[in-house]
Amino acid sequence: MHCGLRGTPSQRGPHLVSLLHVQPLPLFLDKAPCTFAFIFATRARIRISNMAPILLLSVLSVVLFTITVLRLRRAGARPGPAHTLPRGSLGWPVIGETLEFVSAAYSPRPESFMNRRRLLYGKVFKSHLFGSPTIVSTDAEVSRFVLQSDARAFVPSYPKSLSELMGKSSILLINGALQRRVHGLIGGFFKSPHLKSQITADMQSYVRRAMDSWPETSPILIQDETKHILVKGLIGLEPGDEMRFLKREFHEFIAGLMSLPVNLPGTRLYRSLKAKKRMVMLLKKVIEDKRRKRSSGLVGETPKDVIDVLISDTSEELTDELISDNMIDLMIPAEDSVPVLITLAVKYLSSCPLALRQLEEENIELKERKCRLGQDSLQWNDYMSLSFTQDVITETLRLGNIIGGIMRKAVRDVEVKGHLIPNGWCVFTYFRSVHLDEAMYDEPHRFNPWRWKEKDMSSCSFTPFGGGQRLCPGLDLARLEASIFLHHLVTSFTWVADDDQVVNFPTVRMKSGMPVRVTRKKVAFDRLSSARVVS
Ligand code: HEM
Repeated sequence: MHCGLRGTPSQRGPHLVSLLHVQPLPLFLDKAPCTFAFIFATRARIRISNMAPILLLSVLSVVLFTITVLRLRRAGARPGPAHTLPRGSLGWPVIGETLEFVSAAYSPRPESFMNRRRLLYGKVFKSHLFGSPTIVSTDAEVSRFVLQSDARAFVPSYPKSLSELMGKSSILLINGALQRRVHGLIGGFFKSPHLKSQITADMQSYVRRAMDSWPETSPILIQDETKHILVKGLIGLEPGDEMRFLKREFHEFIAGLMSLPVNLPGTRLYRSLKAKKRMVMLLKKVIEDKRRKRSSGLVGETPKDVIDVLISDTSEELTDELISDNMIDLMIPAEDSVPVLITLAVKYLSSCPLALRQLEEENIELKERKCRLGQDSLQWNDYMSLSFTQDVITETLRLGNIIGGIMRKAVRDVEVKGHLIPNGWCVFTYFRSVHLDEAMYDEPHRFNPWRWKEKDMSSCSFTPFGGGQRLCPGLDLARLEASIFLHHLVTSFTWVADDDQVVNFPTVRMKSGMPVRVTRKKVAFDRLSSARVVS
């Protein structure tokens, strides 16, 4: 594979990328809200069959087309002799192919937009999405190259409303040394053996407490029940008023991530920004309390949660503002991506009894073994060593495509595998097409956890957590949390799932939150007699 930056040395090193825990819906609207509204209004008027609007539309189209062409030229759309712009279509002036993309994204097969173009143009093609000329990559090698390149080649590209809500010091938006530092601190926290054991114990007790209160008489919503499990490990808050306040404000905040980028009183974005302000105030208070206790020696130096890790960094770059912004960033995957992962696993298992039985056997076997040893709680490694459970999670990540792809913007002309990605263009590394490619996975739409017995998870055709220096630092934590939930679910309950549907856009989720009716198992684990007792 020939990969390199145009006019510079090749950049293959382990370099950076950035995440989309949400997908880039309103970017187009950010850039041209008025034009968007205008085009629809104009089309409606044509149906009234009046020549004046038709003329107006024609003139407008020519103007828009010219603007687009000029923008593309400015963006460096002309390929140099050795590098060719991938084939494809830029679609309509300004709106490009956004409408086709979005309409496919709302369907059960969002990848159909890509599949049609793959057949016509190949795995890498050009398009115009969300207001930007875009190279779409459904080629695993090209996507890996993009994700491994650093900010000298590509920077994260997010919708304006999302960037505004995240704040400029969010890890999702910062680049270079500061991003590496924050990434390293967060990743390091989730790797420390002491913290791994504490976070496992915290999550375990939260899950048990929650499950103890599940009613058998009415359905529970798995998508809701899987939230809040991680908050203590991130922020250190115990259940109580502050935790309730944070959950409420977070709910208000997250609703704005997919909103129109209009920040006026009463708009969605405005309300979300206000909610974020209130969350930041609470987090700053938590940070101040922690700093005070540390300096007065009331607590030890050993960090107990992610805030502790970030405040113990000695560099002055990690201000309270930056720490609060990043704590809110971490709450998004914790409160959204991981719950969706668990919910999808429950959905897939509900319709695959064979996998459910094997999962149950593996988990009951572990629980019995631990009971015989007199151990009530499991450790991080116990969960992670459940090989079939891990395969179920891996397969859920492949099939569910919680993060369908990642958007970057080229900050210079980049050439990869013979394709030119011009300066100023976006590049959309679309994992979903790779994860559902039958050349890579037999019967790709079938939930088949057994495929992972043989398959290599570390190949570039499996990237649910991205790659490069922005590889998700919470990937093990996500697996751990899913394992803890599934372990307690299958060892304590049987369930019947109501009908529900996966929605893929703007974020992946279950339409009705995945209602299930649970029944407690009549099996108890008697620690003293080391035997399984039917009560
Ligand atoms: C199923 C669950 C999850 C999925 C599918 C997921 C996916 C991803 C992906 C694809 C990226 C790369 C983004 C990019 O290259 O721009 C990423 C980055 C990130 N993830 Fe996750 N993630 C999950 C859970 C978590 C959890 C539990 C945490 C921590 C609490 C977390 C924290 C982060 C952070 C901080 C980044 C940004 C890293 C950086 O830009 O340096 N994620 N995630």
